[in-house]
Amino acid sequence: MEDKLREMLKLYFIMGSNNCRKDPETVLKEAIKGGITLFQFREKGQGSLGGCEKKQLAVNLQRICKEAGIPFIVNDDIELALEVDADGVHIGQSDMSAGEARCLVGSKILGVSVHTLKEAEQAREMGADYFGVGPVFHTTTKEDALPASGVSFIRELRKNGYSIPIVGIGGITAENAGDVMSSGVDGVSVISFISNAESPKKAAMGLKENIMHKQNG
Ligand SMILES: Cc1ncsc1CCOP(=O)(O)O
Ligand SMILES: C=C1C=NC(C(F)(F)F)=NC1=N
Ligand SMILES: [Mg+2]
Repeated sequence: MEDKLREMLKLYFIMGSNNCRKDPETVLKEAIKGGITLFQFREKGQGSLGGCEKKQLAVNLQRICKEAGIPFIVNDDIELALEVDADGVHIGQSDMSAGEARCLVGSKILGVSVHTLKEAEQAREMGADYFGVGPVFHTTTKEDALPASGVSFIRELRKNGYSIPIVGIGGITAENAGDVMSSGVDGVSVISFISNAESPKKAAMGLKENIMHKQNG
């Protein structure tokens, strides 16, 4: 399972309706053609959908992923994830504890955002399947993002013996993705470089090229 997950995390596209120029379905289809390996539905922040509209969009995007054999992850909203039988959830520190999440999602994929060794230890003890670490570079996509820390915390986690799958996130583009991969992550996670692109397909292809021959180890 773990190696399968490492492969999945290579090019991890995250998107919500408010990250897109075109309609989300089209953006996702193009990103899939461009070679993304995992998708996270993150409907959050200014202008994002709620309630029934959010659920309908989740179902639509999940169907597109299913048809392409791409696993579908839901951010924050565990209830929605269970309702649509998603492949997994991603939670941050301000959401519920990883222990509580693991109890609710059972054997589904559980991703946790971690920013300190303490958070990493807690998340690992409670059964996280992968860590999201960032922001690596400056980002304006997440309104309450912490300051960018480069790849230092990624290296620190590996130095402290964390071999768990890790994905870097925050301000990642085709031009800097290779450097992130060399830092010891298993993959990169991207929102705006793909979701805002003129051609999400080309953006994903550009990222894919740079991460495939730059992975560490
Ligand atoms: C969700 C999230 N978590 C840390 S940075 C970030 C936003 C990443 O968006 P982008 O790839 O557009 O910088
Ligand atoms: C805040 C987040 C941090 N990391 C990730 C992921 F890339 F999936 F690990 N997703 C998020 N929503
Ligand atoms: Mg969250």
